[in-house]
Amino acid sequence: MRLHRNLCFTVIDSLNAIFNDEEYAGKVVEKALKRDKRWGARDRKFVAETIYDIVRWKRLYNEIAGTKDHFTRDNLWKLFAVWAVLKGIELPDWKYFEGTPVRRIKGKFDEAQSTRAIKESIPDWMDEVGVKELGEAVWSRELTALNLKAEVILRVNTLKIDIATLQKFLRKEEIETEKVRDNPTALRLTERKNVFLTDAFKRGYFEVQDASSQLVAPFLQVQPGMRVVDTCAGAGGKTLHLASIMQNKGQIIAMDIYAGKLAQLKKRAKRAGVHNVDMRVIENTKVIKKLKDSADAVLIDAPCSGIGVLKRNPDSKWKLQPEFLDTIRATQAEILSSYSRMVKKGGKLVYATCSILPSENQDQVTSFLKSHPEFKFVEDRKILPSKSGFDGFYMALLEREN
Ligand SMILES: C[S@@+](CC[C@H](N)C(=O)[O-])C[C@H]1O[C@@H](n2cnc3c(N)ncnc32)[C@H](O)[C@@H]1O
Repeated sequence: MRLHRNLCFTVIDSLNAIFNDEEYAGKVVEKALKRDKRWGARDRKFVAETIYDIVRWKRLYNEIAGTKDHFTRDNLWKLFAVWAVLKGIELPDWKYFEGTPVRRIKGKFDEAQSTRAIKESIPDWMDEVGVKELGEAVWSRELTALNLKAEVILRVNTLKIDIATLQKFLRKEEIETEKVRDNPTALRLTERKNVFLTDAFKRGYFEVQDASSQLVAPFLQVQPGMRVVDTCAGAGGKTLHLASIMQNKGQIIAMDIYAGKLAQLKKRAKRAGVHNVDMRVIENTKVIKKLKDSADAVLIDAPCSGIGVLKRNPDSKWKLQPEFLDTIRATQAEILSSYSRMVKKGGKLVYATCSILPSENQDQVTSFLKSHPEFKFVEDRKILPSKSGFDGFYMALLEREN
């Protein structure tokens, strides 16, 4: 592979924005890809993948390059050089690469393999939490899986099209997909492409949603005609899925504490042809009290550490702080206790997170059940990235008995 100057400069500028200006990698990549209209698919792929690779392997490359967490532009070029050498890419004779110690880089990479937190490129505190909660063997396996590149998965919008017809439609737009085992709504892209530019997307035929995330809405066992509350709806990935399972019949009340996220949901719902969703911003507890004992089904897709989706958001390894874990666990417990009041007798409740830590998952459910005897545990699913090949998720189904 030959390195092109303008592409490499874009990578360095983007890393500067992520590491020094605390910008979100996803947003930075989106901006970077708009930088030059003449770039072809290969150039865009290089820019996006290289940025994500260096973000993912920041700690490992930082140790190898000896840059000591100082991300000056010179040091960013050093990280880039480590990336290129480890990929077996020949460095051009640009001033930034002068004196790059190619053999030492390879030697240091071998040395790094003996310390898990460096080898898998995560902060020490996160490694300690993972070992404490999951044990060495499981945590090591999951970390390796979480460092793989995330695939692009689509969810067919069955309100508008069936999966086989969507595949044919996308093929005409030069997007090849394949079905995902045990997941009737999911399609995997065989090659990464910008699916948001397709006609199929504009027509609302699909949403981009990981295969594990697609298991949550069906887990709530909703039926057309029900009253369903999606309490932490965000931009509505799962709300839209619930609507399509309910065939647009009944009522979904989508809530979140951020009006901006619900505004995105509104746009997405329009494109998806979803018209049974009411949106409510949670400004105080009144919204919840009004719906007491009234819902056939409640989904709590709780805010969490996101440790199950590091593959998709590698920069959150560096943004997450140990104190946040304590705060978020308290929020989860509070949300469970407060929002469960909306479930009516005989109604269902799903508590879900995109974390693989028991303290955010089964431990929360166990402690909730202790103080809420009116609910019974039905079943739960712990989806581990190493086993599923997709994001890490947890979901528990509870039922209100009296
Ligand atoms: C995991 S995300 C939801 C993702 C969304 N359900 C989807 O499928 O696209 C968690 C959401 O909870 C929201 N949130 C955080 N604290 C909350 C609270 N106390 N009550 C309700 N929502 C909250 C966040 O704004 C965020 O949108």
